[in-house]
Amino acid sequence: MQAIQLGDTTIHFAFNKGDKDLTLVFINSLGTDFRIWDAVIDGLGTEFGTLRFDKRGHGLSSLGAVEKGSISTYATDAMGLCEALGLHKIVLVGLSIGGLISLDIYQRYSERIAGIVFMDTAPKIGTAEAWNNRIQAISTKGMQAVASSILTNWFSISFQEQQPAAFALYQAMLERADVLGYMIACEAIRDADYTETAQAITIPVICMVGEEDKSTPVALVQAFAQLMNCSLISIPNSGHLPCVDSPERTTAILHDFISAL
Ligand SMILES: O=C(O)CC1=CCC(=O)O1
Repeated sequence: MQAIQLGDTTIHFAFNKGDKDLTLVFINSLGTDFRIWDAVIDGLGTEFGTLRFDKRGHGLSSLGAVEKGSISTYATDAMGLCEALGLHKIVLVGLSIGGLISLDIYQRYSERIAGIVFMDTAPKIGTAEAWNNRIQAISTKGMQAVASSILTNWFSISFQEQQPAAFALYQAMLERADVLGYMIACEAIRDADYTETAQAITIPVICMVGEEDKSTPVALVQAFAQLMNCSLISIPNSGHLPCVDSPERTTAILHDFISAL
């Protein structure tokens, strides 16, 4: 188990050094820990380095002293971790809130980033009203009050029908999420709008989205891709987490992208 103290937080991570001097840095979605990338990591092999981590207040990482959610705090943590590991050629893979964090990293550390894979994300996700409603529901009733409806957005119909045991484990992951850590992340998403940053991107990027994603639907991600003038890769039989629903396809897309850099 790998961990590091970064200021006020202890971050749980998994780093595999690659044969080549380029590292994929995976940045998770809301309410998940870095196990969501397991199958993709297995598929990628050892050619490139990989870094996964639990953002603060998620998985085994502590929340630290934050009182208000901010995407920049997560971005600073991610780059602090990269710095501590001596990673200087980085490709970000940002899933959902991970895409917002990637945009914040690009805004402040563009010289360190060789490319970004935006996965089921957008520069602005959801409305303030929806996030406030979710925060309110969780603060009064806990994670179980929201888990079922969120989970059906995370996974394709076929995953839900054909992999009930795996689905149950992801339900446990979400229901056991730290309430405060989760609410702080909801606040951070609510208050984020990186549209201007996205418009100004000049490094290689791709967008991908699960065709059955109901959290950041195809039309939203399509508009994001158009903003950046990049192509959108849509993945059949996949919801909000293509790395879980369709790991082989996700691995192939990542491999093609980084091989061409
Ligand atoms: O869990 C969800 O509702 C989907 C989601 C939105 C932002 C994020 O990171 O996940």
